[in-house]
Amino acid sequence: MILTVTLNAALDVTYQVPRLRPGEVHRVAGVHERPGGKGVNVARVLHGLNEPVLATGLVGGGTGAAIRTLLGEIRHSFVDIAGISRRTTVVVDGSSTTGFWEPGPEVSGPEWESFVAHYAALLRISRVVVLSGSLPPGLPVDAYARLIELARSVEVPVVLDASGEPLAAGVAAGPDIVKPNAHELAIMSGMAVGAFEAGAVELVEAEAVAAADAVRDGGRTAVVASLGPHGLVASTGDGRWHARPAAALTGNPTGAGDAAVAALAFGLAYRVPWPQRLADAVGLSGAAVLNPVAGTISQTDYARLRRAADVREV
Ligand SMILES: O=P(O)(O)OC[C@@]1(O)O[C@H](CO)[C@@H](O)[C@@H]1O
Repeated sequence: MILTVTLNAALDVTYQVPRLRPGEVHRVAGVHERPGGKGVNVARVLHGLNEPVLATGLVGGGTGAAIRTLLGEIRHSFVDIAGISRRTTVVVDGSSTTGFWEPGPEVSGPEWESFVAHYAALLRISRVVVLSGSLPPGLPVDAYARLIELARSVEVPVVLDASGEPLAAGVAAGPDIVKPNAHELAIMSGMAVGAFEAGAVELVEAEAVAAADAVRDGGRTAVVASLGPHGLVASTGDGRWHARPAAALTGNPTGAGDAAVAALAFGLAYRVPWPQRLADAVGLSGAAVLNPVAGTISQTDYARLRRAADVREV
């Protein structure tokens, strides 16, 4: 099975309002609650594809209990902490998506050690591990690096999707795939933030591929960067690709990166060739954008967008 790790699990709340106006009172037209945090979203997408998956991480308090309950049929095995799991709130108004991310609960040293022991046991029954999302307060910056080293010591391949210092420390530990977004790719490669977000597609592609190459630096870690409407660029030991959706999509992009990570983890587990793996990622992330609730996809949208994806070796 594929193991997903969410150290800062969240209760994701999506508010739908006709129009978001800062400074005004809003009557909320619709409220959706889902268990979230990036790894949980990855688990939900894989479960929807009938892929055996187990979600683990840290949860606590009433929100932690709600996360467990709302996971429903998705297999999970979280470690309890004394702190209260966070909520993230997304306000969707038809033309924009605005997010409010709580920092998450403080995690103590003994709680972290008990998670590491739990994770080491779960690795024995995992074929791939996905490490995703922010670290809650109290965890060391090298938390992902330690989990990657443990996975590598028992030859379980790793996909890492994080940001900031935990990402940099994690990449140094040599995961099999890292999935930065455009912002993180710019920071890691030393390029200007925003470099891959506007301009002619050829220019975006050339700069993003150069940045992904710089992050890979000839090493073992394949770099697959998500560039929003420009799709994904991949720099791998087997070649480089740019995978794009056939047309720009509008909707809720929250969770689209997680859907792409689900495709990358699946591809790693079954050694799916890169062009097919990237077409899967474009299809799943596009399907996530089209769904108003973060981390949920329609199989019909996925199949259609996957077929239409444009994957080119560069
Ligand atoms: O704070 P993080 O862990 O980086 O991001 C958390 C989060 O906003 O990302 C997901 C969408 O990708 C949401 O389900 C989730 O709550």
